[in-house]
Amino acid sequence: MSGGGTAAAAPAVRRLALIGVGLIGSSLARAARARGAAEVIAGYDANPQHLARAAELGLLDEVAGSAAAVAEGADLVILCTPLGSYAAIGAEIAPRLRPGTVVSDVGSSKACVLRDLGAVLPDGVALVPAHPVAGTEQSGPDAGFAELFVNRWCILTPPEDAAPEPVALVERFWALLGSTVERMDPQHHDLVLAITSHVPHLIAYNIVATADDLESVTKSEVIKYSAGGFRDFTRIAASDPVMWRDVCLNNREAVLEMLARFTEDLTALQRAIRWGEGDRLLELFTRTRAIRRQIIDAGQETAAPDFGRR
Ligand SMILES: NC(=O)c1ccc[n+]([C@@H]2O[C@H](COP(=O)([O-])OP(=O)(O)OC[C@H]3O[C@@H](n4cnc5c(N)ncnc54)[C@H](O)[C@@H]3O)[C@@H](O)[C@H]2O)c1
Ligand SMILES: O=C(O)C(=O)C[C@]1(C(=O)O)C=C[C@@H](O)C=C1
Repeated sequence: MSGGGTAAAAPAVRRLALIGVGLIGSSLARAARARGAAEVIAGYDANPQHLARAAELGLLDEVAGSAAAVAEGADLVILCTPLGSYAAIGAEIAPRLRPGTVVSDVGSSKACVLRDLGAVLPDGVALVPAHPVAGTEQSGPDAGFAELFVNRWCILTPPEDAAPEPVALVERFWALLGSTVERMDPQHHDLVLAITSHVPHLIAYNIVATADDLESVTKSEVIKYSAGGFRDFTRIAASDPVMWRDVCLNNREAVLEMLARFTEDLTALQRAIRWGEGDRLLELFTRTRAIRRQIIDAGQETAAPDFGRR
């Protein structure tokens, strides 16, 4: 494990290519510049307005006209786009990558990255997938900020046979941005993140939609009188629709497994309420309150579930 919050002494990479300059891509550009983690930052985005805005904000040294063009000559290429775009981007950039290039990403699900990119990258190009466990419900280049990754986990899921040098380069890059870097098996990553991030988002999307349905059915004032708890859910439920569609479809098995567990536990909770089992309710609510306290005591940013290190 490595980590820290100090500025870089020497750049981790000479030429950094960012494909996608939305929330995460623009935060990477800002952080890499602020901490001197790359000598040259080049960017491309399929949305011309996002690309123009990133340039206007001064986040990029070079603006490219395609994913293939930005990847050409780069030392480190990072995909910062929704997971559903990876296969097409991989196929487009593969012929233009020179040997020695390291390809990485920031996607929220990891087994699919080896599936979609691993198959198309040429010999001599290393794939080191990464997931910064840091974000917000906002999207686009204006939403990014340089400190997003400081004291947050960044999980690397390199293939078992990955050479040490490219993995060390990506590890050093994220450490320079202030992240605490862990390595993990991709399947294990997807299972852990399904319960800590993906299912919580689905719960938020669902509760907000249910309340909205009730509003139209009963003409009640669900939204008007929404209390703090519901409002917290609406923040998460405002997260990017394309990103979350792709997370669900690309971590299907783990999400369905965790949703099934969640549904079972919810049914048990329903029974306890129906049968007036106050002791069960007290026991559950006391246990979960203690978990929240543990997370706060550990410092929210660095508290994490027991990630099985390999
Ligand atoms: N938002 C978060 O909290 C968060 C946190 C960690 C990781 N991630 C991951 O980061 C990635 C990007 O998410 P984001 O929050 O930055 O989303 P975003 O919508 O803010 O940015 C994505 C950008 O990619 C561009 N794009 C889409 N398809 C493209 C393509 N084919 N070629 C080039 N550009 C394309 C979009 O125009 C947009 O500017 C996702 O894979 C997501 O899973 C997100
Ligand atoms: O804080 C938020 O708004 C987030 O949703 C960030 C969050 C998360 O679930 O923790 C969302 C998806 C990412 O892959 C990583 C981080």
